[in-house]
Amino acid sequence: MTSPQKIIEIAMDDAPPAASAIFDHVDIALPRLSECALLLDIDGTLLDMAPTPREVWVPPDLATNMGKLLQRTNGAMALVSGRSVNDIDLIFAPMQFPAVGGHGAEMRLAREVESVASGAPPMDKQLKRRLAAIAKLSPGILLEDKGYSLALHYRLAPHAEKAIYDAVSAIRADLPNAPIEVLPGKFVCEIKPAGFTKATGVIELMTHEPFKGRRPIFLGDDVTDESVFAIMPGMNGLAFSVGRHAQGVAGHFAEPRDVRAWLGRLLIDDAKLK
Ligand SMILES: O=P(O)(O)OC[C@H]1O[C@H](O[C@H]2O[C@H](CO)[C@@H](O)[C@H](O)[C@H]2O)[C@H](O)[C@@H](O)[C@@H]1O
Repeated sequence: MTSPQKIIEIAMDDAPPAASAIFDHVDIALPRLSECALLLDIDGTLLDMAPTPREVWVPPDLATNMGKLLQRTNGAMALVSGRSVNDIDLIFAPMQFPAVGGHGAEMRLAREVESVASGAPPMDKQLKRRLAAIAKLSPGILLEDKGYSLALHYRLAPHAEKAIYDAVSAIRADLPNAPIEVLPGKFVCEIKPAGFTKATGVIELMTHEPFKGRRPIFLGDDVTDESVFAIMPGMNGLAFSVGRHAQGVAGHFAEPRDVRAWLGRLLIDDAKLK
């Protein structure tokens, strides 16, 4: 029988170098899938980055494996994303998964059930209009309205980064008491209500069945994932970063395709443990 410890070693040994997951601690014991809660960030972790949010592509193998992982964890696999749950559903359609969406603003415990909001009110409409006007600074700045928050994407207009942040700062200076915060991401500046993060979402998720009592394993890539990296040790969890070695993680993957290969190996290796 393969030991849990072997799971990572096998994933490393068998994968071709270009697709290998790079871990700096190879002796990490992963629990059986039936004992862990798999928590997966989307953009830059499961999926390759795309020029615009709508252009991401879900490889069919990944969708199939995610369906299997959901089964093998008995429902304890969730997407933890800055995207809204509605957006997540559109990307993975026709599949649905449990999810923490909108950086913790929303949560859905199981597929085909309604999502529950964190209690944060939708962003003030007038404020949203002021922020939206920042997109006029340059062609290529894309607005993403998530209801609770507004994201200004500048991947297609990288020269506009400073101007965007300056404009956001000016609006915030005008509204010093507005309970909002600025969340920088990958070529995106997001303005959201304060008071919830991916970490608060994960903490809440882990109090509910089937997640409760399991060992969380979180994979993420971005600044916005650092709040979850930070809480994993206190939850007896493991965190892995993608594309860089983030502080406090147990190991890291080079690219999303390595994460996808690793998830496939997890299924194979866990089946061998039966
Ligand atoms: O928390 P995540 O699931 O990683 O989502 C983070 C943000 O992802 C999306 O934006 C990013 O990905 C786009 C597609 O690759 C890319 O074009 C953009 O530049 C990135 O910032 C999504 O649109 C955001 O809502 C998420 O917060």
